[in-house]
Order: sequence, then C-alpha cells, then structure tokens
Amino acid sequence: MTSLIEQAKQKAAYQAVDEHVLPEHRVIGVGSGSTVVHVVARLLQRDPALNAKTVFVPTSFQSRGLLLDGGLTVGDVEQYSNIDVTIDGADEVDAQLNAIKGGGAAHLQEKVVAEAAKKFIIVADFRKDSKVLGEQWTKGVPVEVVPFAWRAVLKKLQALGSSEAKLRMAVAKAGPVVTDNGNFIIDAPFGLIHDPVKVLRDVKLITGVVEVGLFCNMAEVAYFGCEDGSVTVRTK
Ligand SMILES: O=C[C@H](O)[C@H](O)[C@H](O)COP(=O)(O)O
Repeated sequence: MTSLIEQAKQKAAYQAVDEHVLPEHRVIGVGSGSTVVHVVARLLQRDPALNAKTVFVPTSFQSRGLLLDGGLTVGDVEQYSNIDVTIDGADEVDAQLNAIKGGGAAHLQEKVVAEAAKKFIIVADFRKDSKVLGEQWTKGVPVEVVPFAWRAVLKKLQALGSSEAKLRMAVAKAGPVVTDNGNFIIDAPFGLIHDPVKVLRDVKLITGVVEVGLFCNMAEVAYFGCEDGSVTVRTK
C-alpha cells in the first residue's frame, strides 16, 4: 500500500514539474511535505545548466534542506517576490481546487510563497481528492497561532463551531509542535466545509491567528496520482 501511495505521489509530482517548470523560468517556489520530495527529485533530473540559472524558494526547514542537499540555489521571498511557479502538496483538495494545508505545520510560509507566484500548482495522491473539504482530512484545519494567545484562540474556534479543536502536540518532544516561525498549531475540525472562504475569513479574524491552512481560490491546477498509475489533472 505504501509503495502505491509513493508511486502516486511521484507520478503527480513528475508530471506537474514537466508541464509547469519551463526552461525560461528563473524563480521556482517549492512547497513542503512528502510529495514535494518527488518534485525536488524531478527538478534535479533537469539539465544542470538550467538549474544553475534558477533560484528555488523553499517554504520550510524541510524543503530548504531538500534543495540544499540537491545543490540547488535557494532564495527567499524578500529577495524574490515574483515567483514564476510554485508547486506544493496538500492534505485535501476539493472540486473547486480549494485546499487544506498545514499537516506538516508549514502553511504560513507555503501561502506566502504560493501567493508570490504567477501560478500555484498542487500535487497529491488519490487520498487527498475530495468533493468537499473535510471528507477525507478529518484532523481539522491547521491554524498557526502566536503561542501566548493559544487558549484564547482555542475558545474562539470552539465558539465558531469547532468543538474538537485542539493544540497539536509534538511526538518526540514534550509539549506542543513549534512551527518554523516559532508559533503553535491548533487543529480545528469544522466537519464538511461547504464554504471554505467563510471559514477562512472567520478564523483569520481571530486575534492571535497568524495563518489558516485553507488555500481558497489559489491553485490553478491539481495533479492527483491515482491507484491505477494514471494521473488526474484538475483545472479550475
Ligand atoms: O504543512 C505541510 C504542507 O501543507 C504539506 O504540503 C501537506 O501537509 C501535504 O504533505 P504531504 O505531501 O506529505 O501529504
């Protein structure tokens, strides 16, 4: 099963890179997570002379490491605010290409790098493909919060209807997950999210919230690797 999923991730990632990273592109945004590992692998298969002329903008400690390990040149959005294309994974994608992101707590930097790009492309395996957000990804919408405000934000999220919202705890560390930006994450389930823009607005208006893992009306295309080895391409 694992290899089927890895194969699906790889197929989606390779096709997205092949179709959207063009020789004339000079600045490429690179998302985070396990599917993006395959994006970087494909980038490294390009002509080294092309990669040498290109700057790659990572979205986390993890993706920065992937790029540096591959010998690629990294930059940040402060230096490169016009990105040709950003390719990233997702935790779930709906029929309109709205996405839940932040399963790896990287959604703040991911959203900034996605918004700085002319094109934002999602790569995922078949498990992420939904009609409505909340169908497959039931852990909740990741919400990055400033640490001192977490209890206050949690109460507000509960008042908004996310009664199961909870602070994300670390696995190999006592206490909460601390993001690359020094913040905490609250995972806030909202059931089936038929109106993700409303949830995004409502949650983002809570003081203490830094960013919400709902990416609405951002992606141009999503590539889903399927169980049968094919790739489904969904455009807006
Ligand atoms: O914070 C993490 C990111 O939003 C990832 O892109 C997302 O969690 C998908 O990761 P994966 O490709 O490992 O499923």
